[in-house]
Amino acid sequence: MGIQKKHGKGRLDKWYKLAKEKGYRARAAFKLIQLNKKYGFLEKSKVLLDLCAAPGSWCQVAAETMPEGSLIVGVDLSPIKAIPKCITFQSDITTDKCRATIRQYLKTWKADTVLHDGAPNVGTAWVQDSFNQAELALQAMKLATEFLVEGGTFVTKVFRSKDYNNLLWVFNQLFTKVEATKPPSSRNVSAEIFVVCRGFKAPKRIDPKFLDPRSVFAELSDPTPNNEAKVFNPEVKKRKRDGYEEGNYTQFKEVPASEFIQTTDPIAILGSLNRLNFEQPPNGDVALAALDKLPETTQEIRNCCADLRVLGRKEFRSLLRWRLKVREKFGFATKKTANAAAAEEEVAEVESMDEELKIQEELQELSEKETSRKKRERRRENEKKQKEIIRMQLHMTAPTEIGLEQAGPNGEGSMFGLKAIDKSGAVDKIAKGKMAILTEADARKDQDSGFGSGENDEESDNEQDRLDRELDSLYEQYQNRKSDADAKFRAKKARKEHGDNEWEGFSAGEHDSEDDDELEEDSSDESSDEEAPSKRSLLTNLDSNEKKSGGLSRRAAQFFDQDIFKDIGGLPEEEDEEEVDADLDRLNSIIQPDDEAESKDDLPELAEDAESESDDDEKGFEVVKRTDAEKQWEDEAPRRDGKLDIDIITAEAMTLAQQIASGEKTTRDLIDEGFNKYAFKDRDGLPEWFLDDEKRHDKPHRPITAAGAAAIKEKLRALNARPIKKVREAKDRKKFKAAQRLEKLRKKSAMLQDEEGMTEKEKAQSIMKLMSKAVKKKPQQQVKVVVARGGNRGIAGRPRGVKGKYKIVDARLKKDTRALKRAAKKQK
Ligand SMILES: C[S@@+](CC[C@H](N)C(=O)[O-])C[C@H]1O[C@@H](n2cnc3c(N)ncnc32)[C@H](O)[C@@H]1O
Repeated sequence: MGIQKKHGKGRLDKWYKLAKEKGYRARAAFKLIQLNKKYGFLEKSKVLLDLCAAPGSWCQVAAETMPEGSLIVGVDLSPIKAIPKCITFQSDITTDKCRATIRQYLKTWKADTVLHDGAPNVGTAWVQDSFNQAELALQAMKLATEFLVEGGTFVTKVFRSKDYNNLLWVFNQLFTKVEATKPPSSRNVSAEIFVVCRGFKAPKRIDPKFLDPRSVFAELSDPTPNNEAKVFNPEVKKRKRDGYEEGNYTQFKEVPASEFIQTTDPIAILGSLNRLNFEQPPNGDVALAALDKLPETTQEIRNCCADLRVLGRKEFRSLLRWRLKVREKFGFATKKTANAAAAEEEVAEVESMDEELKIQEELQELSEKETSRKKRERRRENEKKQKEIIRMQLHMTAPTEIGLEQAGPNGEGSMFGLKAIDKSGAVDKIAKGKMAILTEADARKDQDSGFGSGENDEESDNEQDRLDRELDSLYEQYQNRKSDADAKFRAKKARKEHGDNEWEGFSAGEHDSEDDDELEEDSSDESSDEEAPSKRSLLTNLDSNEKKSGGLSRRAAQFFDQDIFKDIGGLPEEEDEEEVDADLDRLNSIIQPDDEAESKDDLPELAEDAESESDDDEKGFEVVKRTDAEKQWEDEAPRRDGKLDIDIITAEAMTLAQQIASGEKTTRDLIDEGFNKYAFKDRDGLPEWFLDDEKRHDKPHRPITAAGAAAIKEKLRALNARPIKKVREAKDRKKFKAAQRLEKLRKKSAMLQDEEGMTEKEKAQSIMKLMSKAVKKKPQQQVKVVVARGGNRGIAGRPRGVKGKYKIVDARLKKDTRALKRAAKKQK
């Protein structure tokens, strides 16, 4: 890659190259070409005036585009090399001489188009330096008004400065259409813009103010600069979007420090100047000399005065204080006698400024602190939410966290805050979260008994309840989301629901009735249940469907709720119960075939559904709840065909089976083991999410033996050895092909049978032939091994002289394999 030359502003761009190629004197030619393409004024013009035309590329374009025999006059401060079909001369467009020369060339004609692409030659020795671009454009327009025909076009370049709008305003007074545009060839970095003014109104008399730069730009120019802003808030740097300050060519401004002391507008000095100096003028300045010697004029003050542009609020304040002190010393205050009112006013004003400065500062500090605090909080919250989302996506979020983090202690601003919904439709959710009900009931009891009736307690209880309810409903949402996404989970949930219904047979009733009582109490106190659904307009209660479904998933239940299934009766519930009982009996007999003496009550896990609690009490046994593994085991066993399909697939189960089979463990041992911490877990009042979480992690660990593990391993190996789907498919394909061949054979032999010219023997022989041909297996082609050496080394295709299947082998590999074999033999 060649090294690129650096050029100022990257001038040598594609327009530059194009201009060179086409023979234009400047890349600016393309600006006119593009402007003309858009507005098409050149083709319509017969007389054109090009102001500031050097080096002449616009004249070149005009000469090319305008009709034959057109008059093109170009003028510039710089000399312009002669251009065919163009008259050019050197002059300053702001002078009368220039106007006279133009008149000379145009004679009585009027220009159809006046172009102006002038830019002041800043930095040269020309007097025109003082004219800024806007003024130059105004001068150009002045000439245009003199020479343009009615309806003519004036195209001018302007820079986006504060005078830009003033200029546009003037253009709009004199032309019917004024449009500002930036042709593509104009560099983006350049502030230049082209204004195309069409339809010159050619008024008989133009107000001279329109064409006087002083009135045009002074009238609408910016009022006094905002020095207060610079001094009070110097840290906030205002970007200059309106170009450079016009007429402000002196960048560095300084005044004697004494002037700052004497002035009535110290802010203006601090805001607009660069330095306060202590240098004595040639004739000497007593005030300045005194100021220089004052002890108040510390080194720090001097440093501050040395560069006002770098000062902050603090430094400005110290300068203002210093000024006040010096003024007092200088006796400006005693001037009151001579100029009392004015001095007082002035001093007062300055003092108030100082005070104001302080107050403003404090206010600003406070507001800054407040905004930064808010920002911090917002950022923290966003980060938290972001983390939560990521964790949820990674399935890392425990339901506890969802609730706590999302709702937070206040829960108001939380993304999934259910406060609003909760207010209206939380009845069902409360029913699910038993803890909430209990807490409410407890709270009521406490209130009645006079305990905890303080407002704070009540509030915190309510808050607690609300949090619990929100947690419950969030957990439910989480489960729904999971079940929507995960079919396995759906199936498991459906199974669980089915199981729960069975288990809750008698206890569920109790709960229900309890809950009902609770709700009845509620209804008498607060609102009736009937009102709840209307309030719950936002929530569709899908749970009721689940209850109806009898173990089906919600979707399945909704599907079977359709009218067409109405008349189809399912299995009557009683039948189900009977069947369950029968299954239980069978199970009992299988598990304890020779120990019939032991009653059903001896197996608490099996008896719990059949017997009521009171019965158990009578017989002196306590009912032990089934563990989840046992429940699952029961659920998975298909019972309808009367056979129990017990498949031992875990090492734990295999160990247990082996122990039972070898007599290592008896039924009594199993029963004894059943009385463990898992059997007597108090689950009442615990929220569902907690129970689910416990279920997942707090499981009994059953011991496994090496023999049990080995047996399971063996079983799995056998399972894996069974033909997999693809093998089965291949076999089926083979069978299908054989059947096809057979069919073909059958058809052929049928045809032979019908053949009239053949004897029966011949027919039989031909059929036998066909059959033996069909049965005959094609001899397997031998694979020829070709060693990649000599001519065969590194060849890509088939080796020469080899037919049929072949395999190219590496000589080295062959040798290595042989060597390995030899070594293995030796070791033996
Ligand atoms: C960008 S150049 C014009 C390029 C020209 N349009 C072309 O196509 O070649 C700007 C010109 O404005 C001229 N100019 C600036 N002030 C002027 C003035 N007061 N009178 C005449 N020409 C002026 C400069 O001499 C300079 O040549």
